[in-house]
Amino acid sequence: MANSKPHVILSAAISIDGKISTRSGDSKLSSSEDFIRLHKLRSKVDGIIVGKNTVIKDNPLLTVRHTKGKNPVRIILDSKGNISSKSKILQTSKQIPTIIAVSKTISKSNLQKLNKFPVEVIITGEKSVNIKSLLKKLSAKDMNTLLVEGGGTINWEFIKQNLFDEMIITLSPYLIGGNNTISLVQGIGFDKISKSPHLRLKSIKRLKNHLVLNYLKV
Ligand SMILES: NC(=O)C1=CN([C@@H]2O[C@H](COP(=O)(O)OP(=O)(O)OC[C@H]3O[C@@H](n4cnc5c(N)ncnc54)[C@H](O)[C@@H]3O)[C@@H](O)[C@H]2O)C=CC1
Ligand SMILES: Nc1nc(O)c(N)c(N[C@@H]2O[C@H](COP(=O)(O)O)[C@@H](O)[C@H]2O)n1
Repeated sequence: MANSKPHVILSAAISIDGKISTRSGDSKLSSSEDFIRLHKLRSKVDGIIVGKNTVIKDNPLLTVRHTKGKNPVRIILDSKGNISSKSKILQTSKQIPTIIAVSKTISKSNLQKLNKFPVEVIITGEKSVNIKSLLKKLSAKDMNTLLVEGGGTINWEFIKQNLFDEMIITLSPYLIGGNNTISLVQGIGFDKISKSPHLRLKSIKRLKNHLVLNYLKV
């Protein structure tokens, strides 16, 4: 029988000051060795989740390319179904299984746009995608391990709702700065440290000047 909630790993590369992108949208913080590590991890999970802004800013493929292995299912959280028909995600949906999770706020025209592609559209949630219910639906499809690859707003939602189990963060040797640049965790944030999830450091791996930190939620 499928678990009611998949094992959820939050994954990102951050600068020393905790940013995941520069003000112009440059987010390539990992080294070539770290991208190989990331792609090995991708090949072992059932699905990769990202938020709409990450698709708009990065135009990612979310595939396994730097190692051999199977592509996980790509799951995009896009409440209003706004991602572009020209995005690599939709353009490659014939070859790579793709789920677009939307909420009831999606317009007819955006639903029609998505339905022109061979993607599965999951409608859940009133305003935003209901992540908890989505995870249950993914679990029912036998998707037991999910990698959340950002961005900061989606990371906050998983943390706030206590829906993650593990974090794998690459600390990259850069300083980005900026009052308005995107951090690993966006949203309103916790008002007290006591409200933060408690994490146990499971391992540290050094890849030259990059450190890969693996935390488990206590
Ligand atoms: N360095 C790294 O490892 C990574 C960097 N990034 C960077 O992060 C940036 C994007 O991050 P953000 O702007 O924070 O956006 P995001 O990628 O977290 O997407 C947020 C959007 O998701 C949609 N959404 C759907 N359901 C939602 C829900 N239940 N709750 C909240 N939002 C929901 C909303 O439209 C919301 O605006 C990009 O610049 C990207 O390059 C993203 C991933 C990894
Ligand atoms: N772990 C990690 N390190 C970085 O340096 C990154 N920029 C990201 N970004 C995530 O990977 C997506 C890009 O994937 P593709 O190379 O297009 O397959 C990007 O959209 C982020 O989710 N992650």
